[in-house]
Amino acid sequence: TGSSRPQRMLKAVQKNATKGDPKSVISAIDYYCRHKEWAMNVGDEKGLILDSVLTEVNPSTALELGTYCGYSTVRIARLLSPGSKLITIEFNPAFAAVARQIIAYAGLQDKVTLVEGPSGDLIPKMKERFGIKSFDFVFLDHWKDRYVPDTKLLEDCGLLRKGTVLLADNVICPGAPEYLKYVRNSPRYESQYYKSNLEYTKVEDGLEKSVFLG
Ligand SMILES: Nc1ncnc2c1ncn2CCOCCNC(=O)c1cc(-c2ccc(F)cc2)cc(O)c1O
Ligand SMILES: [Mg+2]
Repeated sequence: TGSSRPQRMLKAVQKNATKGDPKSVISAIDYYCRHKEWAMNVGDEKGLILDSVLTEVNPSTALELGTYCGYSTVRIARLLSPGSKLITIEFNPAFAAVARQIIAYAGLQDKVTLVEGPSGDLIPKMKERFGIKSFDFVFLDHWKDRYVPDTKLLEDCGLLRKGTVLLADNVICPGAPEYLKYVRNSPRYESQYYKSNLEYTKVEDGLEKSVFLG
């Protein structure tokens, strides 16, 4: 059988990026997805918003739901201070296999723990397995109908603290309407919408930043 889109993306990174240089890995993926074949990375435009929120939060512990090929994992991990950790959860083993190689190519494997499995099963195990007290930052980019149940699960497992920042991708396209209702109507969150575009297109999309108030 032929290669998959993630495998072709990995080939493009190995061909066009410099080992150990996260910026070149990000550029190689963006070039490939803009000019060769589209893929569901957060992308360069929404990526700049992700970068600015991350720089503002400067998290010691960060969680990503939905690794895919590791593009946003690399974007996040490259900005983490020494000693900070990023845990990323991916459901699809084929995606996870490519992501591990892209994260390693960027030289960021020591900052990232990639865990395979459904977020709903793994979130309750975060404390015992990884010694996490709470997360400073959460990037939601997995199944859009999992955003609400997993946010509630993070609350119930005591994994959010006063000031934890949640940043959700795709709140317009494909859309996460229940999530927007949840965080915008809850007294426990202070939310802000960052208007942007769906990766590599002119279609509207955006990121929702929500601060947990405790
Ligand atoms: N740990 C976990 N637990 C449960 N489930 C999990 C999981 N880890 C992964 N999954 C499975 C879902 O992973 C991929 C989720 N992402 C998207 O679906 C996505 C889709 C588009 C898109 C597609 C087509 C269009 F036309 C327009 C837009 C754009 C995006 O930016 C997207 O992020
Ligand atoms: Mg996305």
